[in-house]
Amino acid sequence: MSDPAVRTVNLNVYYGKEQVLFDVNISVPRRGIYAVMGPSGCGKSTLLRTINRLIELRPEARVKGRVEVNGLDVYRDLSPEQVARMVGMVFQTPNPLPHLSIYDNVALGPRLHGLARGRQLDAIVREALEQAALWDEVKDKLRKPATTLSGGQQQRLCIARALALKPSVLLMDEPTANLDPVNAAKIEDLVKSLSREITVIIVTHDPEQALRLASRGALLFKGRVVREGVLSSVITSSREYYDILRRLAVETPVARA
Ligand SMILES: Nc1ncnc2c1ncn2[C@@H]1O[C@H](COP(=O)(O)OP(=O)(O)OP(=O)(O)O)[C@@H](O)[C@H]1O
Repeated sequence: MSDPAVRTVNLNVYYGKEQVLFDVNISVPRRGIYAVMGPSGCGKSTLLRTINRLIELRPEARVKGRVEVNGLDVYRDLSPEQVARMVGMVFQTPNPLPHLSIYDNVALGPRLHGLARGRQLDAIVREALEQAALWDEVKDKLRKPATTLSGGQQQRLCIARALALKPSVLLMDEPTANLDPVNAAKIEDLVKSLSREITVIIVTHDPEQALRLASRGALLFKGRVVREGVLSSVITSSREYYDILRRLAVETPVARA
């Protein structure tokens, strides 16, 4: 693939002596939604955290191989701050900073990076909340604590917080796992509309969600990519997904470093 948004080359990740990713090679095109699938513990979150260097917060973690974002090696060509600006992240559990207001949660990134103040910052906050489909619900209570929002609204606030830095890539680690179906559907619609402008990599346990959203993806099993590429070459139905996992569970011995 020419000019991917994200590419990993022979990526190996270890926690202490335990290897959890083995020669992972994925290519994620610009814009669109890329699904990272696989059973619990196969390394999906580790892969996301390796892309944005969050893995470095774990002193026992070691990364070998290459991760590129927009053609730049994130470990050699970029500082952690530059990576944080280019690659946003949203987690499974909505995690707004509870002591900060709705406004201050979204303004946090631009302030930390010294990007804007005053009216300029107001405009960035508004745009991010609009992009996250939350502006109309919060415009009259921007100074209220983020914790006054519902779970679904808090997750959209976290998306707005990530968008405020205008990332070109958004990593989403099971962003709907803790939401009811109505709020989950809102997040899915939002992800679809965001993916017209930015690249979204979404980790999901749910093959139906991958089939609804993604055009490409990877299936991981015990730290290895077993299928990768256009979604129809990875899975075509949830039944096929579970069949593949069942077969792999029988065939694959426990991977050892
Ligand atoms: N800090 C750590 N130290 C040692 N092992 C770890 C650490 N964090 C994760 N692991 C192990 O690494 C493997 C991959 O974990 P990871 O969280 O990336 O998987 P996952 O596919 O995202 O799982 P889930 O779907 O349950 O969130 C698992 O075996 C996990 O137990």
